[in-house]
Formats: sequence, structure tokens, C-alpha cells
Amino acid sequence: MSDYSLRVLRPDEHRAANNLFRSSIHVPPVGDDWRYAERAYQPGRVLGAFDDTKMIGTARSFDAEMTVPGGKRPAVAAVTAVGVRADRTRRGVLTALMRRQFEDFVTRGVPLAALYASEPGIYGRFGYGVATRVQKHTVDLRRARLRPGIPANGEIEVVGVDEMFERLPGIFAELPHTRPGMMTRPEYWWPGFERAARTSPQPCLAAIHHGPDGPDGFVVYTVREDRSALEVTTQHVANSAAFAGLWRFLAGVDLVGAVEAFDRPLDEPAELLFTDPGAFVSTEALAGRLWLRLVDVPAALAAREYDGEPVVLDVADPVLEANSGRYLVSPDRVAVTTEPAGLRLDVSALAMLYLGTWSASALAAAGWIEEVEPGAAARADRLFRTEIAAWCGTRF
Ligand SMILES: CC(=O)SCCNC(=O)CCNC(=O)[C@H](O)C(C)(C)COP(=O)(O)OP(=O)(O)OC[C@H]1O[C@@H](n2cnc3c(N)ncnc32)[C@H](O)[C@@H]1OP(=O)(O)O
Repeated sequence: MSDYSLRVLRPDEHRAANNLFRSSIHVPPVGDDWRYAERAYQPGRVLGAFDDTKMIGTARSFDAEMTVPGGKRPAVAAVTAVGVRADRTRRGVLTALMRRQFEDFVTRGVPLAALYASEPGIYGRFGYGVATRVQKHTVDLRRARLRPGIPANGEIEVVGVDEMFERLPGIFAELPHTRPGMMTRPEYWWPGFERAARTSPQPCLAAIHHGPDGPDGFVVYTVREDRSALEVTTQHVANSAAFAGLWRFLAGVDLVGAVEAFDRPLDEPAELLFTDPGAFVSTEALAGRLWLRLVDVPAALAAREYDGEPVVLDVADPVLEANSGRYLVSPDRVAVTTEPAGLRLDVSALAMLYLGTWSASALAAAGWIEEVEPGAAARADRLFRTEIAAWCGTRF
């Protein structure tokens, strides 16, 4: 291992950390748009690794909350902007940064951490697991027709980029979290979104749906320069009328050939809004998945709700050893136990199970989980199942 040290960066070092990260993902140093990016750096949550006096690695997080099955919103550390100088990789710098972050999360009592990975091979070793799946809808507007009877009870208002940032944070904060995995968007999240919108080569617009009780949904979108498609980057709704109303608006925008909506929940019924489901509306799985880490396994397990018969999980966590152990999980309680294990699994597989995205049986069939007691996987299927697909909907 080479000689380096880690510390929390001062705010006047955040720009250098941002440039190090940008260099690691092969984009030029930050320019005028630092005025947005700067506000995304939460003081005290930005780490730097130093080789003598040179910064060689960085990772940051911001504080948010994530909805878990049952509706509670425990704290989540949203990890992002991780990078190591190209001439200092594969010497354990990322490993040290990850460990330091976990120490901080444990000290502050944050039970969950989450991130979007640049490459799938990096974060499993640190106990993160893929906890949501998403899809993309493509609607061929020249041929798809909306069903006449789809719900409608609101008005659409289109706003430009200035108004978007005055109004969307307040609207988003009031929308219900209808799905496990949804996150709050704190003040350190919005600047990244604002930067993307303001520096977009094509105009970025928001359509807000106003229902009987006020704003109850919105989409953010751009139209490609060749008008071949309108791209929806964000859509959040409180109810089915807002969902249908926004799609009615999108399907009626002039001069564009298609609507492409990215990062949508896996069970979202967009195609059912059209007369011929599946004909001119296609969906495809996308890789924009959230990686989750149960930093405090007993606290995270206790935060969500369950249904069905108890199961004993034997969890291995080589990175945060205090999590390793056997847990009785039941609708009434979660407790450390000495009872024999029903299922044996790594903490990263537990993250895959936690929001209900994969069933225990599927994870066992693919070798992520070992079924020690026959029947335990079927019981865990019911325990961890959710009525609605998990979805985050917030990129960071
Ligand atoms: C949440 C986000 O911000 S995602 C963005 C992540 N950043 C990037 O992709 C930028 C470009 N890449 C980098 O900056 C670096 O290569 C990093 C951050 C991915 C890895 O940093 P390093 O300091 O090289 O990682 P470190 O030396 O601690 O490696 C730990 C282990 O992960 C493995 N690993 C590191 N990078 C990768 C990768 N891209 N794919 C697969 N395995 C990897 C290493 O081989 C090592 O394995 P081992 O423990 O079996 O020996």
C-alpha cells in the first residue's frame, strides 16, 4: 500500500475535489458552472485522500432520507463524486475512502447509504447491492393514440428554467413518496439538477400538473435538436390522474416524433394509457439502478414493515463486522437471535432483498442467498414482498 492520508476537506478545497472527480471520469475541469456545483458540496461530507500534499482521491455524500417499505423515511447518505487520480488507482485509495465514509455514517447513526455506480464491478465488495430496477418507455407519437377514457382532472402549466428552480423544490417536497426507494431532495441535491438544466444545449422545460388540490405532479423534459424525440428526464406524480394528465400533455406536444421517458418504475403502466398496448409503445430495461448499503443492519431491518411468517437471516458483513450475525425478521419484531439460520447471505444480497426488488427465491436460485432451512426462501418471499415496485427516481 502506498503512503497516503485521508481527511474531510475544507470548503475552499471542494473545487479541487470536483476537478479531480471530473478528471477521473474524463471531463474537463469545471468552469463557470462551478457556481451551481459548489452548492452541491455539503460541508463536512467531502473527503480527500492525499499523497504528500497532492489530492489523489475524493468521495462525497449528502444527507437525505429514503422511504422504505411501510413508509418510514430513515436517513440515507447519498454517495457520489467518487474518483481516484488515474496514476494512483488500484492501491486501495477507494477502499480507504469507502471505509472512512462508513465510519462517519456509523458515528452519525445513518442506517443506509446509496449510490449510482459508474461501473457494476466496483461497489459490491463494499456491501452495496442493486436495490431497484428501472425501464424506459418509448412512445411513437405518429402512431400511438391515447385511450379516450384515461383519467383527467387537471391543468398543465409549462415553465422555463428560472421558474423551474423556484417552484419544483417546493412541489417535490409536498408530493407523497408512493414507492419504497424514493428519496428526499435536500438543498445539496438541487444544484446538480439546476446545472444540468441550465447548461443543456436544448431548452429544458417543466410541465406541472395542477389537480383539484394544487400541484400534484411534474415532468422535466427537453426536445432533441432534430425533434425526433422529446426526452423526459424526470416525472413525479401523486396520483393516477396526474400521471395520465402529464402523459396526455406529452403525447400532444407538436412537431416531435416520439416521447422517451427514462428511469421509470418497473411496474409503471404507461402503455395502458394507449389504445393498443405494446403496439407503438415499447419498454426496455435500463441500467440506471440504485445501489443500496445497509450500514446499520438491525436498524435498517427494523425500519421497514413485513408480512407473513418469521425467517432467521444469517448475515455476513466483512466490511462492517458489527452487522454480521443472525436476525429474526418477522412482522412483529426484528431481533438478534441464536436460533438456527433459515437463509445465509452477504450484506450486499440483503440490500437486493430489502426494498422488495428481488424475491429471496430468485436470489437463492441465482446463488446470492443460501437456503439453509427448506421453505425459508418462500417465507422470505412473502416477508419482503412489496405491493408496488421500488424506485428511487432521483439521480445523484
Ligand atoms: C458513486 C460514484 O461516484 S461512481 C463513480 C466512480 N468513479 C469512477 O468511475 C472514476 C474512474 N475510476 C476511478 O476513479 C477509480 O478507478 C475507482 C474510484 C473506481 C477505484 O479506485 P481505486 O483506488 O483504484 O480502488 P481500490 O484500489 O481501492 O480498489 C478496490 C478493489 O476494487 C477493484 N476495482 C477498482 N475499480 C474497479 C472497477 N472500475 N471495476 C472493477 N473493479 C474495480 C480493485 O481491483 C480492487 O479489487 P481487490 O480488492 O480485489 O484488489
